[in-house]
Amino acid sequence: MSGEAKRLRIGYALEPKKIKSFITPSLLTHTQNQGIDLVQIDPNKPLTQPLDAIIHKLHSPDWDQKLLHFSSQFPNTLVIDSPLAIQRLRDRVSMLDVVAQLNLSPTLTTPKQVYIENSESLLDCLSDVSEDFKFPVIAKPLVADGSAISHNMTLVFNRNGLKNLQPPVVLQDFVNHGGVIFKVYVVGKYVQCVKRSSLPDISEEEMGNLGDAMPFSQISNLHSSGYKAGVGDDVEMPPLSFVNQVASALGKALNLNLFNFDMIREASVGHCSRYYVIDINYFPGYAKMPSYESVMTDFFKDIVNQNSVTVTAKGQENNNHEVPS
Ligand SMILES: O=P(O)(O)O[C@@H]1[C@@H](OP(=O)(O)O)[C@H](OP(=O)(O)O)[C@H](O)[C@H](OP(=O)(O)O)[C@H]1OP(=O)(O)O
Ligand SMILES: Nc1ncnc2c1ncn2[C@@H]1O[C@H](COP(=O)(O)OP(=O)(O)O)[C@@H](O)[C@H]1O
Ligand SMILES: [Mg+2]
Ligand SMILES: [Mg+2]
Repeated sequence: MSGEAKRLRIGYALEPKKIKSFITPSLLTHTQNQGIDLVQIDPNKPLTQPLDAIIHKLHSPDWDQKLLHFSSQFPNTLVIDSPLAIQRLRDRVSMLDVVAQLNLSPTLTTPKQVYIENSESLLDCLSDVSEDFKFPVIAKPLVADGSAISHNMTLVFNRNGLKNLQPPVVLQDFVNHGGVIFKVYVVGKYVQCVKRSSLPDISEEEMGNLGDAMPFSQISNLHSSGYKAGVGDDVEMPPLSFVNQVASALGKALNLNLFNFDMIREASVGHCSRYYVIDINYFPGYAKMPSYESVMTDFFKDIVNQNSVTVTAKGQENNNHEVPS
């Protein structure tokens, strides 16, 4: 045998739109130069090829089943990440439940939210709105399954505005946060926080002039850079140590390597900052993250190398080879 290192084969199973945005020529150049071949997986064909690892984001139960079956047949292939762990992020209730387990309250919490399962619970909620709700609230579809409608939000300013909602939805307290969100990208142990434009603050006086409800969608993606020039330039980033602490704790609690989370900082709560996690996304748009090519390439090398010494954990459901420390 020559001393040449074996090339790594990483399979990817992604939607066509995601392949276009993520598997870019620059990512391919980086990976190839580092001895990694990215191999496209056709989710409609049986998985038979030997691979070192698989990365994936496909929203179908069929795919999850196929992957679980494949794992049992090929226990030496790492599956990044476990379908069961990803499942938790497809529901906007279970997605945020995990934040309470981190025990970082009161510095880190989630906005109060109520789940409206069907039109009956919507009616109940309309008749009992006095104490539980402080408007404005944001109505979010329960499911976060990658469909366009899963991003259709409604800002609700009064009781009338609840009437046209289409359950199942969650009603979440709107938190004034200075019009800027912090998006924290996690790739295994790597963490990067960026600022994005968000909804502006809403004052009590303004609320009266805004009508009953206002629909919106993917506000932080409205500008090509994801960040409206000028807005929030003077906004201080959260402390790096805090961002790393939250990212690491979330990665462990969720048992996931590839995700991002949206965090906002409440405007005016005295001297102490209070942060809210409002959204967690599996395998987000990493190509928007500066230097994503080298971050991903390093991640692929790390998982496989680390894996080569933790043979017993290979291919097991719920394993996590790159738990942020
Ligand atoms: O398409 P992109 O690059 O905007 O990425 C989307 C993410 O944007 P972000 O990286 O957070 O700015 C986006 O994040 P948000 O939910 O908008 O915060 C989602 O992760 C979206 O996936 P899905 O539609 O929920 O399955 C992501 O969409 P997919 O690329 O997975 O289709
Ligand atoms: N509780 C909240 N308070 C204030 N703004 C919010 C809140 N929840 C969401 N937003 C705003 O709405 C946007 C979309 O909500 P999010 O839960 O992130 O849905 P999506 O999955 O479509 O990104 C956020 O990026 C943020 O600008
Ligand atoms: Mg979001
Ligand atoms: Mg989301």
